[in-house]
Amino acid sequence: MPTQSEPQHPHRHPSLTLPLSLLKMVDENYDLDDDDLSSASASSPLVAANAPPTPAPSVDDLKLVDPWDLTKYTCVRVLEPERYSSCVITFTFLAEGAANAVFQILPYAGRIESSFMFVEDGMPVPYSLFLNKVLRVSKGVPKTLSFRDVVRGFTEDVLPLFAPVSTNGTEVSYKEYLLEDEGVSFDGGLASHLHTLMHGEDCAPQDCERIPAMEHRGLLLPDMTSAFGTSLTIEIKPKWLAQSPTAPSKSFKCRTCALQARRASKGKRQPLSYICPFKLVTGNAEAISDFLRPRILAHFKVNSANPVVNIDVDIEDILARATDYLARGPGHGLLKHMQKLQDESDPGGVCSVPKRLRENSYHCRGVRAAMTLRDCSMFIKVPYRKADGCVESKLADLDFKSMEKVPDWVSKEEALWNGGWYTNIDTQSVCAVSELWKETCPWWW
Ligand SMILES: O=P(O)(O)O[C@@H]1[C@@H](OP(=O)(O)O)[C@H](OP(=O)(O)O)[C@H](O)[C@H](OP(=O)(O)O)[C@H]1OP(=O)(O)O
Ligand SMILES: Nc1ncnc2c1ncn2[C@@H]1O[C@H](COP(=O)(O)OP(=O)(O)OP(=O)(O)O)[C@@H](O)[C@H]1O
Repeated sequence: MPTQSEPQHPHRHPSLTLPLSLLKMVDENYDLDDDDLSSASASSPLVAANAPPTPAPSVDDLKLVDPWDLTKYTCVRVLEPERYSSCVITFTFLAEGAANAVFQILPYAGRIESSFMFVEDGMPVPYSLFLNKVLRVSKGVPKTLSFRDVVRGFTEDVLPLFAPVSTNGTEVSYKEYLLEDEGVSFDGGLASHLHTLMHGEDCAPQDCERIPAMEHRGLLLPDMTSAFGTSLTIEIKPKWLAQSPTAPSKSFKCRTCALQARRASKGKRQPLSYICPFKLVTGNAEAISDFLRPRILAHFKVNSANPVVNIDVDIEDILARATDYLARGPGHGLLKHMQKLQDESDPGGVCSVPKRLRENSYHCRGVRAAMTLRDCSMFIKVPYRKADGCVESKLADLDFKSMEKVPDWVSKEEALWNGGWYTNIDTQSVCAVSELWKETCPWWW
């Protein structure tokens, strides 16, 4: 068990701290290796009944276990799927980001080589518990966070930001907007299976060798994808909800719009539709609706060949409910909270961290927290029909930004300054800051 001074995992099982030396033979139906064994307990039915008694773990044994590497489940290959028919699952590749790959979990589909199951304390777990979840695994790309760093950063640095706060005697909590996660460990067999699902069977060996191996741990997260016929999910990145503290005082653009303008000038791909983050956080319903509309139409594949009249749901009603959620409803409250957190965590801005302190993780914690919140995603789930429930949202990709990113952030800010991206007059700008200037000093434009 973790000692009092060790970090606590509310969702990680204490029995997982048992050292490997306690674990014995396992049922021959499971392809378990040392990694898998790390989450089977001595009382498990996977352990042979006639196994010799094992000594209790010593304090030294327990110290060897890194508590941040512990997982609730192990995922193992199943060689006799029919024997565990209520537990067997299979994976399918869903999406990837720069650092992680995401897989959906489906019931077993009849291919032995892709049949797996989750085991907790040595007991197979029914697949019904996992069908609405995804597995997110680090792709092992250099300079990205490992499983343990993600878990540690989330628990120590991100969770406290969403702890209940008391405002005028009322306690408000934003924890409900976070995705609950559970750790899973697995062996190289599943890691390479996931690799193949992502890159395809035909990945040429020399190319495959260049692609780093997936980590042997991952996080189970609620599946936020659209449920066709019932609800749609819109994924957005709220970005910088307050001005960069080191932006020039006479800026005509917010940080996100300044960076977008710089990117556009280099011919980089522009998003499907764009909203200035300040319009998002101030609840500008017209701008929010314009931003959401193409995303909702894309979900229903509305285009000239498939006009809205052919769709059996009220798209305008969906749009109105999603807009209201973000402009005035609970989504607006969440965005305001994130704006406050960004402001409070990083009052001086990335360039204000003296060079000699940039190596010191303690000094950079606030900036890193703010940068994490400035780059997270928000999943907004909108039921097709109002009667089917309320609009809900969750924040995702709250991986605590690493120290190594500090120099990148400084050089991005310097490039915006030096290139005049904050201060150039841009008559086409849709940034809320530019629009305010146009309104108050029209003669400048
Ligand atoms: O530079 P920004 O503000 O555009 O944010 C980067 C993101 O760009 P985008 O959200 O598309 O505008 C960028 O997203 P994409 O890879 O472009 O989807 C990354 O999230 C990047 O973070 P990291 O370097 O992977 O840790 C993000 O970089 P940092 O948050 O580390 O600065
Ligand atoms: N819980 C989830 N449910 C459904 N889809 C998800 C979930 N988590 C992530 N995804 C999808 O997978 C994509 C990549 O995931 P994620 O953002 O976690 O990867 P990343 O490598 O951390 O991203 P980045 O490039 O920002 O670093 C997301 O953009 C999203 O479309």
